Amino acid sequence: MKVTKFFLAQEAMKDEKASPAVSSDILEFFYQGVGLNTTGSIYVPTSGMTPEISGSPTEKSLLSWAVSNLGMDMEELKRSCTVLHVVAFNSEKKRSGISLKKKNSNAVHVHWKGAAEMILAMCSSYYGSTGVIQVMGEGERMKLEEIIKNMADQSLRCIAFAYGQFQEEDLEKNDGEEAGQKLKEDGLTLLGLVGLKDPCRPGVRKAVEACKNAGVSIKMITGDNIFTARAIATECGILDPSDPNLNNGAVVEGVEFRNYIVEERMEKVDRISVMARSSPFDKLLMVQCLKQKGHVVAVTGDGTNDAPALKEADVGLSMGIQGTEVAKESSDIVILDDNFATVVTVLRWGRCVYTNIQKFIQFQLTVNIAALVINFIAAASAGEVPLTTVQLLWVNLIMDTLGALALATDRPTEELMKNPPVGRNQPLIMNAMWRNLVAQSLYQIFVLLILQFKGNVIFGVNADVKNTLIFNTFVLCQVFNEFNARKLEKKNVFEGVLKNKLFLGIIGITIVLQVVMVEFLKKFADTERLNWGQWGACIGIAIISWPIGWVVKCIPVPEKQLFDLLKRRSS
Ligand SMILES: Nc1ncnc2c1ncn2[C@@H]1O[C@H](COP(=O)(O)OP(=O)(O)OP(=O)(O)O)[C@@H](O)[C@H]1O
Ligand SMILES: [Ca+2]
Repeated sequence: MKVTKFFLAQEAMKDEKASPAVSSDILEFFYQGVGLNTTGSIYVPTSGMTPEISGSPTEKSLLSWAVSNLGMDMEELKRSCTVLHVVAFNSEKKRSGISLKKKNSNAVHVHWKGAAEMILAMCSSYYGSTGVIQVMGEGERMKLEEIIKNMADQSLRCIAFAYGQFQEEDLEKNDGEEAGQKLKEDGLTLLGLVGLKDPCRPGVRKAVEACKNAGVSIKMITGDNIFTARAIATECGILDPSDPNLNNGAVVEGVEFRNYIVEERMEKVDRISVMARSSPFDKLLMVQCLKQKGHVVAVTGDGTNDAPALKEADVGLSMGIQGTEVAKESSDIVILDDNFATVVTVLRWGRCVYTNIQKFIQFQLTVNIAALVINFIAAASAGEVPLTTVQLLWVNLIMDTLGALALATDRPTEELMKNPPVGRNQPLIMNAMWRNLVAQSLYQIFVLLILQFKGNVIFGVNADVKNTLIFNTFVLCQVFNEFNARKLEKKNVFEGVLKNKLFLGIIGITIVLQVVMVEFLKKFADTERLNWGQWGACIGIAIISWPIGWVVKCIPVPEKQLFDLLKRRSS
């Protein structure tokens, strides 16, 4: 953030410096108003070196402007004044104030600085550059408001300084309170205005667009005034100037939003893209309202005033460098590099993990349904099961451990960022997954039951070899189906498979172990050796799960959830 505009009354100062005509009194008031009414600090390591300035971005930029453009000497200033009372900046009022006394003088100086239109409302006069106080008539006030609006339209944050000088006795008389306990809030004199530029950081525009493409709607909630907010939102792509909705509730002020009746707020909240001049409560209210409507809400923030909203949101993301401790404590994720673009990374990986879990579940259910049905039918009809305990344990081992590893290591794809987000009430197992897994299980059950009952005849082998054929076919079906599980909806299941070395490795290991089980572990696994022809048959049967997977994905599934449809029908 940087000061890029400086106005003394209605007069723009060149290069944000006070012109030589400006009286030294006014300059001194500025020193006090910037240098003492602040939460930032200046540290000069040794005289002559560039000072180190710390504080919030706004404070930092104001202090460095006062030092470099107005020639403020912080040491000197602190020596000459005693601060009596401080009103800290808060997000509700958007201003901070102090009262101070100069050494050897009884006059109490009151300084306010804050959001320009709010400070302007406290003033009834203004300083001309020569140091003469002039009354602020309606005309002057309107001109000043115009200046503020112009700055805001250029996406500048506008801060005003107000000043008042009182005698200690006056203050006591007027307010009945001790001088300095309460700062005068009206009848002040406007010192000047500055405009601070906080340029849209590189990458933000792209990140906003990526979020929008991913079906995430972005809302900007800021303490800035409505014109600044609108200009910044347009700059970073949150508002689209060609959008016909732009003047139809896309931009609101915090007070307006706060004062809607509940139904009105619920109805309008979706259309809002920018909320300006918002208080911490407005931010919270927005999150609550969106959650009530069933949206999943993520909030990013850095300040203490964002903490309630960060806490309330489903996902709170705070900034690691600029963020306050309170914000970080209230959030779920801390973005270490303070970069909004990281939100897109979070989104992409979140979606990747979610789909990987879905893939694994679909794969697991297929294995389990098939094994269960075959063993049950065989046991019920013939009194013995084709898959022995050791074999089932082996299946579990390769399918749970290795299968999970293979499917969970798929990296995020671009596709993920083109789909709409998963809703709060959407079930983990989508209709498409049911379709895939039912088709695959049915196929496996079908061929394995044929092998169970007709295997001896077809292959001309004894019962032991037949059981090994069933076991081998079953495992190979899972191996091939693991490829199918890589994509839930896309037909090309091999896309990017060569890049996922771990997946290929696991498939390789599974196949090697299976060969060992069948060919060499007769005692342990109750298997019989198979000849080339029988291996070919097993592979041939198993590989059919690929075309089946492809064909099944051509069948459209209803958008509505299966269980909703069933419920509706039965009621
Ligand atoms: N240190 C400050 N002193 C005086 N006024 C300030 C200061 N910081 C901000 N303001 C005023 O308050 C407004 C911002 O208020 P607030 O901090 O509640 O909003 P915010 O959205 O959290 O802003 P930020 O962009 O700083 O995070 C600014 O537009 C500015 O006018
Ligand atoms: Ca903030």
